Amino acid sequence: MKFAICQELFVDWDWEKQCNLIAEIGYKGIELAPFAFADRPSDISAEQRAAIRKTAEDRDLEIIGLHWLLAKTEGLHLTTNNTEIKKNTADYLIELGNLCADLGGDLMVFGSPFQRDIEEGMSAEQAYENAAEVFQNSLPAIAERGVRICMEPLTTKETNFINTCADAMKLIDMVQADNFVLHQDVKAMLGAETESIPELIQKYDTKVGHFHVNDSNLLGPGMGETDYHPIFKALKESRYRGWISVEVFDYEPGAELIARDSFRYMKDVWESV
Ligand SMILES: O=C(O)C(=O)CO
Repeated sequence: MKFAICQELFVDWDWEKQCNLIAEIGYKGIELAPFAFADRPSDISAEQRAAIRKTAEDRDLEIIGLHWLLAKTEGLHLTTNNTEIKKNTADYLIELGNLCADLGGDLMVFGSPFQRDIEEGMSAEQAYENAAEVFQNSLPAIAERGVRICMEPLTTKETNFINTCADAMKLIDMVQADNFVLHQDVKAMLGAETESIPELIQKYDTKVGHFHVNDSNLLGPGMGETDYHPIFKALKESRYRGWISVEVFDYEPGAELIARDSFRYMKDVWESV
């Protein structure tokens, strides 16, 4: 199995130092949060993109893609009725698709809870239609760069739009684009689903494009109460062939400890199931 890690927990480490440690631990992939590099993707020049990619590849690391796509942006929104904002959001996703491809990645996780919340008074149906429009206007250009968007269900604590895999599949079926697939995240599945995680892995195994591991305490796999044995067993038995990527939200124990402990736990569990 290919293990990756989302790099934003390394907050003020320079890129080379991040890549050195991540490679040394044994990860093969890195997932980037664009805000960790620049305010806007267009601020990252072609030379900078090539240098970021080379630093990773020189250490045998693949930049697998981007997440936190709209985090820390202003004036962008997925489910709004506002025509201009919808257009700007679609254009921004295309810019991110170009960044992702230039870095060698082929996936982008659409989580961005704040920028997808349904506005007061809007029906869920309208929100789905607005979101479908944004994706329909961005996914073809993103596909031309060989990148797909993975739609991430999130807990009701984080957002009121798309809380379950079934919700995400509803949008995916509306959009009808080959490069729009499901994302599964352990913390999110612990929060809003009625079925168990192994059941959800099995049920959606042909739809899933990417998989995040973490725990409801916001730390890495093995650092909370969740037993990953049934989760990894289900992934092993499923048709999932993508990355397993560590994504944490509490950086308190320190980036290095989180990265090391998560990797060690994942490797042990993966080998034992
Ligand atoms: O990508 C996002 O926006 C998240 O929620 C973290 O995956």
